[in-house]
Amino acid sequence: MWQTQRDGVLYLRLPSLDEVDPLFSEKKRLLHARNLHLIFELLLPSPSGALLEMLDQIVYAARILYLNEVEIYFIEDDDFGPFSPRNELQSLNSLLAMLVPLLSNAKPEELEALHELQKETISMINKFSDQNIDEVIIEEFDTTVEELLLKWGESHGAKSKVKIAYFDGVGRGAVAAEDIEIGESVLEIPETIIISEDLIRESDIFDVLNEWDGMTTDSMLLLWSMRERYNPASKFKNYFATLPDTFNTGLSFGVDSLAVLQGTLVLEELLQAKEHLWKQYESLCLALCAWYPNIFPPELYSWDKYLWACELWYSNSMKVVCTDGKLRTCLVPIAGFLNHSLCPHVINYGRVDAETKSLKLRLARKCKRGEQCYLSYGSLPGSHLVTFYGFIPKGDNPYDVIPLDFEATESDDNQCLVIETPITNHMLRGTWFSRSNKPHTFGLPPRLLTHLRSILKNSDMEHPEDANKDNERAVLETINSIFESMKEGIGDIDNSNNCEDLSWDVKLALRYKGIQLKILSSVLSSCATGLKALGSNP
Ligand SMILES: C[S@@+](CC[C@H](N)C(=O)[O-])C[C@H]1O[C@@H](n2cnc3c(N)ncnc32)[C@H](O)[C@@H]1O
Repeated sequence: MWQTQRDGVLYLRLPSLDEVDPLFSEKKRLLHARNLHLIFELLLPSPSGALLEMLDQIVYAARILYLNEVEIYFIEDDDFGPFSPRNELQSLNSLLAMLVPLLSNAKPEELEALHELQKETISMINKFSDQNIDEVIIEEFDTTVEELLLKWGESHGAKSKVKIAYFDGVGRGAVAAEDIEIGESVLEIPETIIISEDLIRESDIFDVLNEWDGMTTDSMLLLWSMRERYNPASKFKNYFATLPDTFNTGLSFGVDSLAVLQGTLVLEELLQAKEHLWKQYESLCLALCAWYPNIFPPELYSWDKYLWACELWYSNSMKVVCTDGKLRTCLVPIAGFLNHSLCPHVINYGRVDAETKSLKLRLARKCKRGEQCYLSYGSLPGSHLVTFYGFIPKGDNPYDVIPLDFEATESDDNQCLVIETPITNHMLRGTWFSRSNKPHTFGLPPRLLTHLRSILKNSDMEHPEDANKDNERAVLETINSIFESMKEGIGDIDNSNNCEDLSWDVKLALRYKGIQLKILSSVLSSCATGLKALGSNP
């Protein structure tokens, strides 16, 4: 909050670090190590240079405040950001959000500085957006059912600034029908047309489901939507009419695509998810159809239809805090047309506005007329997006990490110079993300290096210089050997087939595999550079 405590001085206070945030102590340490504070002062009037210097410090601190688990793991001592599009947009928008109420209560001598800060922050967001304008190809596509849904939404009070179009390789998406500025809502969806567990309570299947041993809300939602999809009298028939017959997520991968994924992380995730769903299908659908065939007609509860419902909820649902304060998994008609991007327009959308009782999707960066408007589905790795959504986003995904779990050792306790909580879950990602100029990191995460240095320590007291070098070499050789065997396990990409002839799932599997190989190769080449600098070959 801004406040003028002394005449002629403007104070800014960023939100305090949240003690319940699991990253609280790491963020506190990072702020301290970078000599960053959450309270800022500016003498009024001040030259523009001083104001911009202060703004830089505020942005550096905000970036730390809004880091997530993956971003914080990869942070390098000499890097002040931006750390990711998500982090940047959230940090800059949080500054804007703080300025808005202060501008309306500002004293005359504060106005100029506040306006300049607002203008500069918007300009930083715009510059950032301009680097992320998506070139799109819109194909000819009949949008009759989508338009019917928009009209139905409007008749229930929904407000929309988008049209639905078809994009090459992405499917349908929402295109801005007018220029939409930062902070404006692109969509406002009334709570009354959001699909959530409340609807099931009103439905005729509720009593049976409620009595069923081990029934969960998620399962109720699946079973309800399988029936509602074919209910001609459904309030949501316009919504169901817009849904595809098949979703094409990783859960529908055939044997050829699974073969392509041999040795990759996603294969395990996919097989586990599929097995879990099959068990659920047996214990839910088959059993309910046998006990209550009139309420759960077997033809509506086949395995294919169950998988369709799972894919619908995995790929289209949103977590929303409703006006009663409860967090629910929901299907949000119309908002379900928004695709995901690593640099989205809408980042925070999870709370129904108490006053208007509608879910407002506000822009964190502007969207020009004719541009596709994107949402963030979350900071998700490619394996999750392939399995549950069936796509890989354009661009380098900073959350595409390869986890490396080490057993905790006693020496982990000695790591508190670097981090306060010992970490045993390490990870690696493409080393091209690194901007560190520090020697001896070679784009590899400092936390992983510190951990390995500590467990591979060799204390040669007579020749400490050699011990350090040996330690460094052992670290790089260890990473190198782990990644060599991962790369061998995945194998090469067979380029003998014409890509155009391949099925959607094989194409997607090949893209995923290509990205994994690129990440593994970047790590191996960092190790090779490091070992060469130490005078040895991998
Ligand atoms: C909530 S829906 C978005 C609308 C969807 N495109 C449609 O036609 O109904 C989520 C699905 O859209 C697709 N999708 C979303 N973002 C995408 C992206 N960046 N690239 C490719 N496909 C994407 C995936 O098929 C995903 O499962």
